[in-house]
Amino acid sequence: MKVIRTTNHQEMSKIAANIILDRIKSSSHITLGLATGGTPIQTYAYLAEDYLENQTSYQHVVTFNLDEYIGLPKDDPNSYHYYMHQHLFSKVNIPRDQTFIPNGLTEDLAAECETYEQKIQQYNGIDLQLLGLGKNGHIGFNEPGTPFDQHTHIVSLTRSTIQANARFFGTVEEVPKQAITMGIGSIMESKEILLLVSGKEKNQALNKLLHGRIDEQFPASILNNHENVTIIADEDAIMNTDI
Ligand SMILES: O=P(O)(O)OC[C@H]1O[C@](O)(CO)[C@@H](O)[C@@H]1O
Repeated sequence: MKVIRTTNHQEMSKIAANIILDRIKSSSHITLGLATGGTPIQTYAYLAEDYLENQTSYQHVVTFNLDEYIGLPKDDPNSYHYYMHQHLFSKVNIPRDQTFIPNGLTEDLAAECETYEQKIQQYNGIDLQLLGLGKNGHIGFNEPGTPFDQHTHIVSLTRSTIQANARFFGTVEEVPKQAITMGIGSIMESKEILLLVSGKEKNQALNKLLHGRIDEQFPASILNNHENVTIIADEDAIMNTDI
């Protein structure tokens, strides 16, 4: 894995945005895998800024989001549908029918998982997958213990993830307990992966990713087996790691 060390969150986000823009501009058709959470917000802001300044076109871009909570309506401010609209889709010229996010409100969740995975295949897989890193090593919503070969599936969120994400909700009780997520198998099939890691609270997780063993109890560890991963990490996240 290649590691790009940055001085702060802004620089990490700028470099990530520039890599995404480079891939968008250098292809006639591209499928992006997108992440949510706090980490990529500034990256999306830079993409929006670039669109205002340079009108980089997203007409040829297709996106698949990693995950969505089960039970939140699309217009709930904490849903990832809302998040993506707010931070990116409403800011660039991407055709809305080229943006895919799991539907966490459907009655047949198992069918939704299967269809989502098939749709990714129809677009020949993900060209560039953006990822954040959970404190417990989760990627997407793949919690510790998730089999490495699993594709899109339903997960029960761990206490640690619910607590970490409670900052976006009013109370811990309001955080949904389940989600649909692309699996680690789906993520590993991406042609290129960009992992963003920012802040002191990710320090231990980054250390474990870089120096620990590959273990289903630490989902991100599998990225060591992917041949095209770039980690962009800021100083706080890198502190005390042996890079
Ligand atoms: O960027 P954050 O908010 O620290 O979250 C890290 C990861 O956790 C998730 O928010 C899921 O809990 C992912 O979407 C994200 O990549």
